Amino acid sequence: MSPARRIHVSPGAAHLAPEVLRLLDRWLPQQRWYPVPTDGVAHVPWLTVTFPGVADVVVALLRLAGPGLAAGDEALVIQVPLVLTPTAEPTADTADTEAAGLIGTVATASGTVTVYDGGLHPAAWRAYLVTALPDASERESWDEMAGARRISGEQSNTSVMLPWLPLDTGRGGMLKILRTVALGPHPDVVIPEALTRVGWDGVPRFLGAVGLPSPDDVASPGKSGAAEPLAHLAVLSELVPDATDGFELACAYAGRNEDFGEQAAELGAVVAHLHVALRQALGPGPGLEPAGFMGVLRRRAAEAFADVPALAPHRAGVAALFDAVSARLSAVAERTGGLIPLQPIHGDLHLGQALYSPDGWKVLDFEGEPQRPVSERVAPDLPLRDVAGMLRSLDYAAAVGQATDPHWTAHAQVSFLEGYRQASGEAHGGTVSGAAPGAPARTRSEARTPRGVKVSGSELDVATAELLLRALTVDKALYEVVYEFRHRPAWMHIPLAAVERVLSS
Ligand SMILES: Nc1ncnc2c1ncn2[C@@H]1O[C@H](COP(=O)(O)OP(=O)(O)O)[C@@H](O)[C@H]1O
Ligand SMILES: O=P(O)(O)O[C@H]1O[C@H](CO)[C@@H](O[C@H]2O[C@H](CO)[C@@H](O)[C@H](O)[C@H]2O)[C@H](O)[C@H]1O
Repeated sequence: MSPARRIHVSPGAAHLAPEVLRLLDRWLPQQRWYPVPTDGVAHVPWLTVTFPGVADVVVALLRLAGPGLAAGDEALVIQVPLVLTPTAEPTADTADTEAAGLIGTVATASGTVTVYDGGLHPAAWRAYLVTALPDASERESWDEMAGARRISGEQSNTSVMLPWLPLDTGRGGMLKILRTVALGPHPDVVIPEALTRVGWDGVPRFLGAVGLPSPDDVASPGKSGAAEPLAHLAVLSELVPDATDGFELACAYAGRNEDFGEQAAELGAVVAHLHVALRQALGPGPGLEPAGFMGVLRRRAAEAFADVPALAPHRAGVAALFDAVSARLSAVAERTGGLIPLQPIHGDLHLGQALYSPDGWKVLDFEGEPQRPVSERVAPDLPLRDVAGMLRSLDYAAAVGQATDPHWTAHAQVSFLEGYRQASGEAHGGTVSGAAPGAPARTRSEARTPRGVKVSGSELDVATAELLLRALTVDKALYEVVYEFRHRPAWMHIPLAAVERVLSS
């Protein structure tokens, strides 16, 4: 594969007039992907990116500064691609100015500038594309973006569907512009690239990425490129044709009280294969160290309790559950003398990260839980965390889809677990069995099997695996309560009820 094309990086606000920055100060906090509450946040220009031969596209990388936000290298950085034109006259690309993301028109020292959101603008999409695709030079003549459109909805990033992209498979592409830029290689690039390399087809095929050159390259532009980028800005993958969003599909089934068991079992099998492929592609992780593992669980719970007052009644229940897990992990370590192996996992797995297609389920979006620090998101972990994420998501689908059959969720969850268990068994001889935490007793005993349990290669007894799954389900539900509290308060009752259910089961 030939190297991706170079981009130009300048420090600060090069190419951006102060008036443009002031326009952004007003516009940015209104964007869905803006990552922090808005009060008192300043946007400090860090770097500016331009593309060779492309005059009108400028990418501003802005550090967020303000009360409660980290500073310096730790600061949150957002990516704001802009298309700057000297006139408000629509061009062929921008005839529909709303769809093309018009931000505003400002008078600057060098004349009037019309500013568009590059996340919605074909000129910016083209610039990212020719940078990401290794053989882009032959393709520079692409001067139209027929059928290209941004995916709308509750997205943390900006994804653009490119059905016309001329790939060997004839399938088109999906460009994802990462809105929060993290230092270091980005998991949403590294993981799909590694999975594609080992030939796992449960992920949309990785096609290329746009990386920010390393600090050396920034200091001396023109030097040959470093192996690892300072950060990633965008990723290009193959489009999954005729796909349905997994959450929408499950909600529709739930709304009709229709059996989702078959799809859930298939998804369970895909998640088991994902875990095998991740170990193969990226290698196994270290052993679980009980004190460190429990420390992280307890810290996350403490943060959730501090953020959301409605969680207060569950403080003692969560502490008791975590004490039980801690004691069990120490006993397991003592008994077996071995550590439970960790490995790379998805980290934020839910139905909205899975596409149901004629080729089966495809797993997306490997950037981890966006509310967590990157170091935490990329750390090897228990695959059971992904299992817990999907079980929670099936519960969400029942609530949002308004299933009235009281067994809909438990049946889907048990089918998912059974699919996961069977496929893991095929791959490495047995994995988690048992029931979804919080499921009604009848379903729990039906679902439980007497087999030993394997979590990524190490034999665990059923009781330990069930306890870990309960703890990880509570950990996820606490994260969700905070997420809903911040973004969708009307849905906060869904994870809150789950915390209560799992603690009392
Ligand atoms: N390769 C793809 N093929 C088809 N649709 C995709 C593809 N990648 C993403 N999508 C669609 O775009 C949506 C957003 O993608 P995702 O990676 O989850 O972004 P975000 O991090 O912003 O949530 C997905 O829910 C899915 O509907
Ligand atoms: O998809 P993202 O990476 O942006 O993930 C965040 O947003 C998700 C919602 O869009 C959120 O997921 C929660 O709601 C889903 C239903 O909308 C549900 O299926 C998930 O189980 C639930 O966790 C996710 O937690 C958050 O990180």
